[in-house]
Amino acid sequence: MSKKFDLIAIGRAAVDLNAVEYNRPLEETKTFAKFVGGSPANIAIGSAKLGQKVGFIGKVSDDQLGHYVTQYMAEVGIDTSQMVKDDAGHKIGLTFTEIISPEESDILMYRNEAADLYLAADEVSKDYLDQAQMLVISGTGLAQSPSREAILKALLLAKELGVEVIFELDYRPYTWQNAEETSLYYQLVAQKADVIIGTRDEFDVLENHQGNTDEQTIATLFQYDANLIVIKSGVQGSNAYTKAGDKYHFGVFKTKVLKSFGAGDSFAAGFLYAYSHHLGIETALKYGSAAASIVISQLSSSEAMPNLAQLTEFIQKAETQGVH
Ligand SMILES: Nc1ncnc2c1ncn2[C@@H]1O[C@H](COP(=O)(O)OP(=O)(O)O)[C@@H](O)[C@H]1O
Ligand SMILES: O=C(O)C[C@@H](O)[C@H](O)C(=O)COP(=O)(O)O
Repeated sequence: MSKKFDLIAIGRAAVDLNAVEYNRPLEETKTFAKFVGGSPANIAIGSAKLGQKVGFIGKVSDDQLGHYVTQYMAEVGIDTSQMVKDDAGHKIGLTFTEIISPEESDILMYRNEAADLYLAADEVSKDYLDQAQMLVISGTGLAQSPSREAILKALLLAKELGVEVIFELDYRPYTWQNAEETSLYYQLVAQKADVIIGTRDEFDVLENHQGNTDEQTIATLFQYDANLIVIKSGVQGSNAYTKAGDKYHFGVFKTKVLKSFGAGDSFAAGFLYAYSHHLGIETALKYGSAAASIVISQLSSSEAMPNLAQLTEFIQKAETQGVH
C-alpha cells in the first residue's frame, strides 16, 4: 500500500549565504545570495522538485530566517508540519560559501548552538514516521544532544515500523568533538541502515581509519542491515555495492562547474528518486550524477535542484552528445 510520504528527512534545515562574486576568497566577497540550505533540507527539496512526496522533521529558529526556510520548503511541496520552532531563542545555522575557482570552493559554517541541534526526542512522532516509505538520516544531526537522541529515536521507530532507513553520512567536522565519538555514532546508525550513501572520505570517518578499500568497507558493513552501499568519489563518479555481491559504477556528466558544494545533496535526491521508483541501481547512479552536474553549474544547492523533466532532458541531451 502506498504511503503518504515517499520519504521523510530528519535533521538540519538552515540558510546558505552564497557568494555572488566568484573567483575570490571570502575576505574579499561583499555580496551574498540567500538560499535554503542544510544537507537533509537540500535532499528534501531536491526530492520534492522531482515529484516525490516529502516530509521533514527538524527545528528552526523562531525568527525571520526560520520562517523563510519553513515557507520555502512548504512552497516546493514539503510537508512542514513537523518543523518545530525553537522556543529557547536558538538561531538557525548559517553557511557562507566561497567560490575561489571552479576547482576550489569552500564553505564556512556558523553552527554554534544552531536550532537544528535542539530537536528533541519527544518532538519525533511515531505516527508521522509510520506514514513514510523511507527515512533519510543525515550524519551531522548525530553530532550533539538532544538532536542525537531525536535521530536515534527516529531510527529505532523506523526499524520497528518497517520504514526503510537511508543514511547519508553528510560529515561536517564543525560540531563534532573528536574522531572516536564521530565514528561510534556513525557506526551505530550504519549498522541499522538499509542504504548508506557517502564519500570515500566520509566512510574513512565512519571507520576512524584511512586507507581502507571500498571492498574492505563494504565487507564490514554488509555484516549488518545494509543491502546497498554507495561510495562517491567526486569527479571520478560513484560506485554502488549490493549485499548480493553486485557492483555498479557511473562516471560523471561533464559540466561547466561553478562550485563543488551541492553535489552530494543533489546526487542523493536524484539517486533516491530512481531508487524508490525501482528504476535500477545503474539508473539511480545516473540520476544522482546528472542532478549533481546540474546543481554544481549553478549558484545554489537548493533552488538549483532540477525537476524530473529537466533531469531527464539533461540526461538525454548529454547521452546524445556523449558528454559523460
Ligand atoms: N566536477 C564534477 N563534475 C561532474 N559531476 C561531479 C563533479 N564532482 C562531483 N560530481 C558528481 O557529484 C557526486 C557527488 O560528489 P562528491 O564530491 O563525491 O560528494 P560530496 O559533494 O558529498 O562531497 C559525484 O559522485 C559525481 O556524480
Ligand atoms: O549542509 C549544509 O548545511 C550546507 C549546504 O546547504 C551547502 O549548500 C553545502 O555545502 C552542500 O554541499 P553538499 O553536501 O556537497 O551537497
